[in-house]
Amino acid sequence: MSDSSNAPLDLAALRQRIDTIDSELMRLISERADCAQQVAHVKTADDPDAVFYRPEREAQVLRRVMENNPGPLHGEEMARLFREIMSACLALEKPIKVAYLGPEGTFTQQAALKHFGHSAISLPMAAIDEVFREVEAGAVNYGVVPVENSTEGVVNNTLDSFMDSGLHISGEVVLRIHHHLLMSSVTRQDKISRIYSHPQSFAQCRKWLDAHYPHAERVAVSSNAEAARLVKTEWHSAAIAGDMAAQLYGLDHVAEKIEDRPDNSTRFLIIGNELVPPSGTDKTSVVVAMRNEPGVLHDLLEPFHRHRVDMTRLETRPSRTGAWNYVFFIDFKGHIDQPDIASVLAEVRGRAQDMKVLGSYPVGVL
Ligand SMILES: C=C(O[C@@H]1C=C(C(=O)O)C=C[C@H]1O)C(=O)O
Repeated sequence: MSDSSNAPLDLAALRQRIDTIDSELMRLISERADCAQQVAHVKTADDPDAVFYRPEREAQVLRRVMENNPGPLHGEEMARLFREIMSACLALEKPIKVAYLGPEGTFTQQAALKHFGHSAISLPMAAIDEVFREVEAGAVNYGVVPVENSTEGVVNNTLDSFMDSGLHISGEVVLRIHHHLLMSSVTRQDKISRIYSHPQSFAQCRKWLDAHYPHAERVAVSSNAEAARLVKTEWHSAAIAGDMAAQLYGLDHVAEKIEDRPDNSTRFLIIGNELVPPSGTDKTSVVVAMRNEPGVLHDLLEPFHRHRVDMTRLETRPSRTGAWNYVFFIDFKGHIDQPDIASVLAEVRGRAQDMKVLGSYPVGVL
Protein backbone atom coordinates (compact mmCIF):
# COMPACT_ATOMS: atom_id res chain seq x y z
CA MET A 1 0.00 0.00 0.00
CA SER A 2 2.99 2.30 0.67
CA ASP A 3 4.03 2.08 -2.98
CA SER A 4 1.72 4.66 -4.50
CA SER A 5 2.89 3.87 -8.04
CA ASN A 6 0.88 0.63 -7.80
CA ALA A 7 -2.34 2.43 -6.90
CA PRO A 8 -3.67 3.15 -10.42
CA LEU A 9 -3.02 -0.42 -11.49
CA ASP A 10 -4.75 -1.81 -8.37
CA LEU A 11 -7.65 0.52 -8.89
CA ALA A 12 -8.07 -0.58 -12.48
CA ALA A 13 -7.86 -4.24 -11.48
CA LEU A 14 -10.41 -3.75 -8.69
CA ARG A 15 -12.80 -1.96 -11.03
CA GLN A 16 -12.50 -4.76 -13.52
CA ARG A 17 -13.34 -7.24 -10.77
CA ILE A 18 -16.37 -5.14 -9.78
CA ASP A 19 -17.52 -5.10 -13.43
CA THR A 20 -17.27 -8.89 -13.61
CA ILE A 21 -19.16 -9.26 -10.32
CA ASP A 22 -21.87 -6.85 -11.53
CA SER A 23 -22.37 -8.89 -14.70
CA GLU A 24 -22.70 -12.03 -12.60
CA LEU A 25 -25.09 -10.28 -10.18
CA MET A 26 -27.20 -9.12 -13.12
CA ARG A 27 -27.36 -12.64 -14.53
CA LEU A 28 -28.39 -14.02 -11.12
CA ILE A 29 -31.00 -11.34 -10.48
CA SER A 30 -32.49 -12.01 -13.93
CA GLU A 31 -32.55 -15.73 -13.18
CA ARG A 32 -34.31 -14.97 -9.89
CA ALA A 33 -36.85 -12.75 -11.66
CA ASP A 34 -37.51 -15.53 -14.14
CA CYS A 35 -38.12 -17.95 -11.24
CA ALA A 36 -40.50 -15.54 -9.52
CA GLN A 37 -42.43 -15.22 -12.79
CA GLN A 38 -42.72 -18.98 -13.01
CA VAL A 39 -44.06 -19.05 -9.42
CA ALA A 40 -46.70 -16.55 -10.51
CA HIS A 41 -47.69 -18.82 -13.41
CA VAL A 42 -47.98 -21.81 -11.07
CA LYS A 43 -50.20 -19.74 -8.77
CA THR A 44 -52.54 -18.64 -11.58
CA ALA A 45 -52.72 -22.20 -12.97
CA ASP A 46 -54.27 -23.29 -9.63
CA ASP A 47 -56.45 -20.24 -9.26
CA PRO A 48 -56.90 -17.52 -11.90
CA ASP A 49 -57.58 -14.89 -9.21
CA ALA A 50 -54.53 -15.85 -7.13
CA VAL A 51 -52.68 -13.03 -5.41
CA PHE A 52 -49.01 -13.06 -6.29
CA TYR A 53 -47.86 -11.13 -3.26
CA ARG A 54 -47.26 -13.38 -0.24
CA PRO A 55 -46.41 -11.42 2.94
CA GLU A 56 -45.40 -14.52 4.92
CA ARG A 57 -43.05 -15.73 2.18
CA GLU A 58 -41.45 -12.29 1.78
CA ALA A 59 -40.87 -12.09 5.54
CA GLN A 60 -39.19 -15.53 5.42
CA VAL A 61 -36.95 -14.48 2.52
CA LEU A 62 -35.88 -11.31 4.34
CA ARG A 63 -35.25 -13.12 7.62
CA ARG A 64 -33.11 -15.69 5.83
CA VAL A 65 -31.10 -12.92 4.18
CA MET A 66 -30.46 -11.28 7.57
CA GLU A 67 -29.50 -14.57 9.19
CA ASN A 68 -27.14 -15.66 6.42
CA ASN A 69 -25.63 -12.28 5.62
CA PRO A 70 -21.82 -12.72 5.73
CA GLY A 71 -20.97 -8.98 5.95
CA PRO A 72 -19.33 -6.49 5.61
CA LEU A 73 -22.75 -5.00 4.74
CA HIS A 74 -25.07 -4.66 7.70
CA GLY A 75 -27.88 -7.26 7.78
CA GLU A 76 -30.58 -4.63 7.48
CA GLU A 77 -28.84 -3.02 4.53
CA MET A 78 -28.61 -6.39 2.76
CA ALA A 79 -32.28 -7.07 3.49
CA ARG A 80 -33.21 -3.68 2.03
CA LEU A 81 -31.45 -4.62 -1.21
CA PHE A 82 -33.36 -7.91 -1.35
CA ARG A 83 -36.57 -6.02 -0.49
CA GLU A 84 -36.09 -4.04 -3.71
CA ILE A 85 -35.23 -7.12 -5.77
CA MET A 86 -38.42 -8.87 -4.58
CA SER A 87 -40.45 -5.74 -5.24
CA ALA A 88 -39.14 -5.56 -8.82
CA CYS A 89 -39.73 -9.30 -9.35
CA LEU A 90 -43.33 -9.01 -8.16
CA ALA A 91 -43.95 -5.94 -10.32
CA LEU A 92 -43.04 -8.01 -13.41
CA GLU A 93 -46.40 -9.75 -12.98
CA LYS A 94 -48.40 -6.81 -11.70
CA PRO A 95 -47.17 -3.88 -9.58
CA ILE A 96 -48.81 -3.92 -6.20
CA LYS A 97 -51.06 -0.90 -5.50
CA VAL A 98 -50.89 0.61 -2.02
CA ALA A 99 -52.95 3.47 -0.53
CA TYR A 100 -51.33 5.43 2.30
CA LEU A 101 -52.10 8.36 4.55
CA GLY A 102 -50.87 11.23 2.40
CA PRO A 103 -50.06 13.69 1.08
CA GLU A 104 -46.95 12.68 -0.80
CA GLY A 105 -43.82 12.89 1.35
CA THR A 106 -45.35 11.69 4.65
CA PHE A 107 -43.72 9.18 6.96
CA THR A 108 -46.57 6.82 6.04
CA GLN A 109 -45.41 6.89 2.41
CA GLN A 110 -41.88 6.17 3.61
CA ALA A 111 -43.28 3.22 5.60
CA ALA A 112 -45.21 1.96 2.54
CA LEU A 113 -42.07 1.99 0.38
CA LYS A 114 -39.98 0.43 3.13
CA HIS A 115 -42.47 -2.43 3.36
CA PHE A 116 -43.35 -3.00 -0.30
CA GLY A 117 -40.24 -1.63 -2.05
CA HIS A 118 -40.07 1.09 -4.68
CA SER A 119 -41.69 -0.92 -7.49
CA ALA A 120 -45.04 -0.65 -5.67
CA ILE A 121 -47.47 2.02 -6.83
CA SER A 122 -48.23 4.19 -3.80
CA LEU A 123 -51.33 6.39 -3.77
CA PRO A 124 -51.85 9.20 -1.22
CA MET A 125 -55.20 9.46 0.61
CA ALA A 126 -56.40 12.49 2.58
CA ALA A 127 -57.43 10.61 5.72
CA ILE A 128 -57.05 7.29 7.51
CA ASP A 129 -60.66 6.22 6.89
CA GLU A 130 -60.14 6.91 3.18
CA VAL A 131 -57.24 4.45 3.18
CA PHE A 132 -59.60 1.86 4.68
CA ARG A 133 -62.34 2.66 2.15
CA GLU A 134 -59.98 2.44 -0.82
CA VAL A 135 -58.85 -1.06 0.23
CA GLU A 136 -62.44 -2.16 0.96
CA ALA A 137 -63.55 -0.92 -2.47
CA GLY A 138 -60.80 -2.99 -4.13
CA ALA A 139 -59.25 0.09 -5.78
CA VAL A 140 -55.88 -0.89 -4.24
CA ASN A 141 -54.39 -4.15 -2.91
CA TYR A 142 -53.26 -2.84 0.47
CA GLY A 143 -53.33 0.20 2.72
CA VAL A 144 -50.75 1.63 5.12
CA VAL A 145 -51.79 3.55 8.25
CA PRO A 146 -49.90 4.71 11.37
CA VAL A 147 -50.99 3.01 14.59
CA GLU A 148 -48.65 4.05 17.41
CA ASN A 149 -45.72 6.30 18.12
CA SER A 150 -43.16 5.54 20.82
CA THR A 151 -43.32 9.12 22.16
CA GLU A 152 -46.91 10.14 21.52
CA GLY A 153 -48.84 6.89 21.85
CA VAL A 154 -51.69 5.47 19.88
CA VAL A 155 -53.27 6.85 16.69
CA ASN A 156 -56.94 6.73 17.68
CA ASN A 157 -58.32 7.23 14.17
CA THR A 158 -56.73 3.99 13.07
CA LEU A 159 -58.11 1.96 15.98
CA ASP A 160 -61.57 3.48 15.46
CA SER A 161 -61.50 2.64 11.74
CA PHE A 162 -60.89 -1.03 12.59
CA MET A 163 -64.08 -1.16 14.65
CA ASP A 164 -66.21 -0.50 11.55
CA SER A 165 -64.13 -2.43 9.04
CA GLY A 166 -63.92 -6.02 7.87
CA LEU A 167 -60.32 -5.59 6.72
CA HIS A 168 -57.44 -7.62 8.11
CA ILE A 169 -53.93 -6.69 9.17
CA SER A 170 -51.38 -8.37 6.92
CA GLY A 171 -48.20 -6.79 8.21
CA GLU A 172 -46.48 -4.20 10.35
CA VAL A 173 -43.58 -1.89 9.73
CA VAL A 174 -41.65 0.17 12.24
CA LEU A 175 -39.96 3.35 11.12
CA ARG A 176 -37.39 5.39 13.03
CA ILE A 177 -38.79 8.92 12.89
CA HIS A 178 -36.27 11.72 12.48
CA HIS A 179 -37.60 15.26 12.35
CA HIS A 180 -35.66 18.17 10.89
CA LEU A 181 -36.20 21.90 11.00
CA LEU A 182 -36.39 22.84 7.33
CA MET A 183 -36.34 26.07 5.37
CA SER A 184 -36.76 27.00 1.73
CA SER A 185 -34.55 29.12 -0.50
CA VAL A 186 -36.66 32.20 0.38
CA THR A 187 -36.47 31.69 4.17
CA ARG A 188 -34.31 34.11 6.16
CA GLN A 189 -32.82 31.80 8.75
CA ASP A 190 -32.27 34.56 11.35
CA LYS A 191 -35.88 35.75 11.02
CA ILE A 192 -37.81 32.52 11.55
CA SER A 193 -40.94 33.54 13.48
CA ARG A 194 -43.38 30.79 12.46
CA ILE A 195 -42.99 27.02 12.36
CA TYR A 196 -45.42 24.67 10.62
CA SER A 197 -45.86 21.01 11.44
CA HIS A 198 -48.28 18.22 12.32
CA PRO A 199 -49.39 18.25 16.00
CA GLN A 200 -47.71 14.84 16.61
CA SER A 201 -44.38 16.20 15.34
CA PHE A 202 -44.67 19.31 17.50
CA ALA A 203 -45.26 17.03 20.47
CA GLN A 204 -42.21 14.92 19.57
CA CYS A 205 -39.94 18.00 19.32
CA ARG A 206 -41.42 20.08 22.15
CA LYS A 207 -38.27 20.38 24.29
CA TRP A 208 -36.04 21.22 21.36
CA LEU A 209 -38.45 23.93 20.20
CA ASP A 210 -38.76 25.38 23.71
CA ALA A 211 -34.98 25.60 23.92
CA HIS A 212 -34.24 26.91 20.40
CA TYR A 213 -37.37 28.70 19.16
CA PRO A 214 -39.34 29.66 22.29
CA HIS A 215 -40.94 32.70 20.63
CA ALA A 216 -41.77 31.29 17.19
CA GLU A 217 -45.47 30.78 16.50
CA ARG A 218 -46.24 27.04 16.14
CA VAL A 219 -48.86 26.47 13.46
CA ALA A 220 -50.39 22.98 13.37
CA VAL A 221 -51.25 21.66 9.90
CA SER A 222 -52.67 18.37 8.62
CA SER A 223 -49.33 16.72 7.76
CA ASN A 224 -45.57 17.31 7.77
CA ALA A 225 -45.60 17.27 4.00
CA GLU A 226 -48.17 20.08 4.02
CA ALA A 227 -45.90 22.02 6.41
CA ALA A 228 -42.99 21.54 3.99
CA ARG A 229 -45.12 22.77 1.09
CA LEU A 230 -46.17 25.92 2.97
CA VAL A 231 -42.63 27.18 3.70
CA LYS A 232 -41.78 27.28 0.00
CA THR A 233 -43.24 30.78 -0.25
CA GLU A 234 -42.83 32.33 3.23
CA TRP A 235 -39.54 34.07 4.06
CA HIS A 236 -40.10 34.05 7.84
CA SER A 237 -41.34 30.44 8.16
CA ALA A 238 -39.78 27.03 8.71
CA ALA A 239 -41.26 23.53 8.85
CA ILE A 240 -40.68 20.42 10.90
CA ALA A 241 -40.77 17.37 8.65
CA GLY A 242 -38.83 14.28 7.63
CA ASP A 243 -36.42 13.48 4.83
CA MET A 244 -39.03 12.51 2.27
CA ALA A 245 -40.88 15.83 2.55
CA ALA A 246 -37.56 17.74 2.54
CA GLN A 247 -36.53 16.03 -0.70
CA LEU A 248 -39.95 16.38 -2.31
CA TYR A 249 -40.04 20.16 -1.74
CA GLY A 250 -36.29 20.79 -2.09
CA LEU A 251 -35.86 22.21 1.43
CA ASP A 252 -32.64 22.76 3.37
CA HIS A 253 -31.90 21.65 6.91
CA VAL A 254 -31.68 24.33 9.59
CA ALA A 255 -31.24 21.61 12.23
CA GLU A 256 -31.27 17.82 11.94
CA LYS A 257 -32.79 15.14 14.17
CA ILE A 258 -34.54 17.53 16.54
CA GLU A 259 -36.86 14.90 18.07
CA ASP A 260 -36.63 14.89 21.88
CA ARG A 261 -36.15 11.13 22.07
CA PRO A 262 -33.47 9.53 19.90
CA ASP A 263 -35.43 6.24 19.75
CA ASN A 264 -38.56 7.98 18.44
CA SER A 265 -40.30 5.49 16.14
CA THR A 266 -43.72 4.91 14.63
CA ARG A 267 -45.41 1.61 13.94
CA PHE A 268 -47.57 1.30 10.83
CA LEU A 269 -50.01 -1.43 9.87
CA ILE A 270 -50.59 -2.95 6.47
CA ILE A 271 -54.30 -3.56 5.89
CA GLY A 272 -55.76 -5.86 3.28
CA ASN A 273 -58.51 -8.33 2.48
CA GLU A 274 -56.78 -11.65 3.19
CA LEU A 275 -55.72 -13.59 6.25
CA VAL A 276 -52.00 -14.37 6.15
CA PRO A 277 -50.67 -17.92 6.78
CA PRO A 278 -47.93 -18.33 9.44
CA SER A 279 -44.42 -17.12 8.61
CA GLY A 280 -42.82 -18.66 11.71
CA THR A 281 -42.48 -15.41 13.69
CA ASP A 282 -45.89 -13.79 13.85
CA LYS A 283 -48.06 -11.45 15.83
CA THR A 284 -51.84 -11.35 16.21
CA SER A 285 -54.12 -8.37 16.81
CA VAL A 286 -57.63 -8.72 18.19
CA VAL A 287 -60.33 -6.32 19.29
CA VAL A 288 -62.47 -7.42 22.24
CA ALA A 289 -65.64 -5.84 23.62
CA MET A 290 -66.35 -6.37 27.32
CA ARG A 291 -69.20 -5.29 29.60
CA ASN A 292 -68.46 -2.42 31.94
CA GLU A 293 -68.29 -4.54 35.11
CA PRO A 294 -65.74 -4.93 37.90
CA GLY A 295 -62.97 -7.41 37.10
CA VAL A 296 -63.44 -7.49 33.31
CA LEU A 297 -59.84 -6.58 32.58
CA HIS A 298 -58.61 -9.39 34.79
CA ASP A 299 -61.01 -11.87 33.10
CA LEU A 300 -59.75 -10.77 29.73
CA LEU A 301 -56.04 -11.03 30.52
CA GLU A 302 -56.08 -14.16 32.63
CA PRO A 303 -56.14 -16.71 29.72
CA PHE A 304 -53.15 -14.98 28.09
CA HIS A 305 -51.23 -15.16 31.34
CA ARG A 306 -52.14 -18.81 32.02
CA HIS A 307 -51.13 -19.95 28.50
CA ARG A 308 -47.97 -17.82 28.71
CA VAL A 309 -48.81 -15.86 25.59
CA ASP A 310 -46.59 -12.80 25.24
CA MET A 311 -48.79 -9.71 25.02
CA THR A 312 -47.09 -6.80 23.27
CA ARG A 313 -49.75 -4.11 23.49
CA LEU A 314 -53.07 -3.35 25.16
CA GLU A 315 -55.15 -0.29 24.30
CA THR A 316 -58.57 0.70 25.55
CA ARG A 317 -61.02 2.73 23.49
CA PRO A 318 -64.46 3.89 24.51
CA SER A 319 -67.13 2.08 22.60
CA ARG A 320 -69.06 4.10 20.06
CA THR A 321 -72.14 1.90 20.15
CA GLY A 322 -74.36 1.03 23.10
CA ALA A 323 -73.66 -2.67 22.67
CA TRP A 324 -69.88 -2.37 23.16
CA ASN A 325 -69.09 -0.90 26.55
CA TYR A 326 -65.35 -1.28 26.63
CA VAL A 327 -63.20 -2.07 23.66
CA PHE A 328 -59.71 -3.49 24.05
CA PHE A 329 -57.16 -3.74 21.29
CA ILE A 330 -54.69 -6.50 22.10
CA ASP A 331 -51.50 -7.48 20.26
CA PHE A 332 -49.65 -10.66 21.18
CA LYS A 333 -47.00 -12.97 19.79
CA GLY A 334 -48.14 -16.03 17.85
CA HIS A 335 -50.48 -16.94 14.98
CA ILE A 336 -54.17 -17.93 15.14
CA ASP A 337 -53.30 -21.21 13.37
CA GLN A 338 -51.21 -22.30 16.40
CA PRO A 339 -53.27 -24.56 18.73
CA ASP A 340 -52.20 -22.71 21.93
CA ILE A 341 -53.22 -19.35 20.45
CA ALA A 342 -56.50 -20.80 19.18
CA SER A 343 -57.37 -22.06 22.69
CA VAL A 344 -56.57 -18.70 24.33
CA LEU A 345 -58.80 -16.97 21.80
CA ALA A 346 -61.61 -19.48 22.32
CA GLU A 347 -61.50 -18.72 26.06
CA VAL A 348 -61.41 -14.97 25.52
CA ARG A 349 -64.33 -15.22 23.09
CA GLY A 350 -66.30 -17.07 25.80
CA ARG A 351 -65.75 -14.24 28.29
CA ALA A 352 -66.26 -11.32 25.90
CA GLN A 353 -69.35 -9.66 24.51
CA ASP A 354 -67.72 -9.76 21.13
CA MET A 355 -64.30 -10.49 19.67
CA LYS A 356 -62.84 -9.85 16.25
CA VAL A 357 -59.49 -11.14 15.01
CA LEU A 358 -57.93 -8.28 13.04
CA GLY A 359 -55.22 -10.56 11.74
CA SER A 360 -52.12 -12.67 12.30
CA TYR A 361 -49.13 -11.31 10.41
CA PRO A 362 -45.33 -11.53 10.24
CA VAL A 363 -43.44 -9.50 12.85
CA GLY A 364 -41.84 -6.59 10.95
CA VAL A 365 -38.45 -7.62 9.55
CA LEU A 366 -36.99 -4.37 8.25
C1 LIG B 1 -42.10 -15.71 -5.86
C2 LIG B 1 -43.16 -15.63 -5.09
O1 LIG B 1 -44.10 -14.58 -5.18
C3 LIG B 1 -43.84 -13.28 -4.75
C4 LIG B 1 -42.42 -12.87 -4.92
C5 LIG B 1 -41.48 -13.22 -3.97
C6 LIG B 1 -39.99 -13.13 -4.26
O2 LIG B 1 -39.61 -12.46 -5.20
O3 LIG B 1 -39.24 -13.77 -3.52
C7 LIG B 1 -41.93 -13.68 -2.72
C8 LIG B 1 -43.26 -13.74 -2.40
C9 LIG B 1 -44.29 -13.22 -3.30
O4 LIG B 1 -44.60 -11.90 -2.93
C10 LIG B 1 -43.43 -16.69 -4.08
O5 LIG B 1 -44.56 -16.79 -3.59
O6 LIG B 1 -42.50 -17.46 -3.79
